[in-house]
Amino acid sequence: MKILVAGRSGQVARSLAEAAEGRDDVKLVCLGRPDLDIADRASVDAALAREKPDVLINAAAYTAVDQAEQDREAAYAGNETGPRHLAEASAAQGIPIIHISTDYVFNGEGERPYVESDPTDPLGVYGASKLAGEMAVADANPEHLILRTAWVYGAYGKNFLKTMLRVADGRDELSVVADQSGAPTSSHDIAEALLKLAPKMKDGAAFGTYHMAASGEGVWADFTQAIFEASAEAGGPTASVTRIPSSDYPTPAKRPTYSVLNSSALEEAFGVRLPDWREPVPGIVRRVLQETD
Ligand SMILES: NC(=O)C1=CN([C@@H]2O[C@H](COP(=O)(O)OP(=O)(O)OC[C@H]3O[C@@H](n4cnc5c(N)ncnc54)[C@H](OP(=O)(O)O)[C@@H]3O)[C@@H](O)[C@H]2O)C=CC1
Ligand SMILES: Cc1cn([C@H]2C[C@H](O)[C@@H](COP(=O)(O)OP(=O)(O)O[C@H]3O[C@@H](C)C(=O)[C@@H](O)[C@H]3O)O2)c(=O)[nH]c1=O
Repeated sequence: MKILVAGRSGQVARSLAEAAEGRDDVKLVCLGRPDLDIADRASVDAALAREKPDVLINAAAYTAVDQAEQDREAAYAGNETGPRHLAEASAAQGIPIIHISTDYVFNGEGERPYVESDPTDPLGVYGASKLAGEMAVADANPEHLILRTAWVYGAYGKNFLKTMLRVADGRDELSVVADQSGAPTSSHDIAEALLKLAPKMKDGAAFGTYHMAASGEGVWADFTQAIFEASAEAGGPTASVTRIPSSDYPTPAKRPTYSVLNSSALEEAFGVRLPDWREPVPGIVRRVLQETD
């Protein structure tokens, strides 16, 4: 089957390209700017007409959470207008769409893992623009999967794991928030899951919105400690982690205190489940230490 991926240089897009490499059952084409600008409808129409995929995956987004607070227009262009264009254009050509969204659509006041039917209430512009994108996709193309994931990191692009390894190089101590809970999710596990889901996007599929994050939960400080344990084992940089409240790490955008996602509906509908968040950490740390991106 042929899959068109909107986005080329991001974490998930590059992980998808890697996961599809050498597979003869999947032809995957990743298009990013300037060849495909999802905020430009004509560019989207042209890419779909040219590529004629069986499934469209949207891995493009505006992901700068703090910058979004002052860059509202760009955030909505990437996260609402772009997804709407993709969904309208794919619907017009009878192509199902898989769109990726975020745990930041919730306000974080929950006390048990969020299910899909829980009310959304984003705290910042990034989350609000992603929620607007979810609505646009659901309205425009009935054959959609909207997958909310969380705390994405991997070997490619910019992410928290890479930041921690970089900052630890030359520092003995790092202060990291210990009162925001979630599940760090590997972009490589997301890519493998997307390749399992894409062939299931057929007539009668259980289209809709699902959570798709790693199992288990932790706080950013736990994630940092897991990164440094793995790094120490691999001979990489490490630092001691001071656990701090969010109030000691002020940021322009407020993050949800609790954004753990219950991903069991996806498993029930499609048989896809991501591993515990701790599992992929050592392998990705080793890759990052070995590779220059
Ligand atoms: N990162 C995370 O922690 C999380 C991400 N998500 C969601 O997962 C998805 C993938 O995220 P991730 O891979 O981390 O994102 P990245 O920030 O790594 O990559 C996003 C990509 O989108 C591209 N892009 C932005 N605007 C456009 C546009 N108008 N046209 C074409 N391409 C565009 C960027 O291109 P360029 O390089 O040109 O700027 C970039 O390559 C997104 O929907 C995101 O919201 C969900 C939860 C957590
Ligand atoms: C770098 C750093 C961050 N932090 C805190 C800030 C913040 O509260 C938390 C997370 O840091 P970041 O700002 O890197 O992560 P953030 O950009 O909030 O990550 C989010 O990105 C978007 C795209 C999503 O969709 C979310 O699921 C989530 O992954 O860690 C520290 O406590 N110490 C540090 O040294």
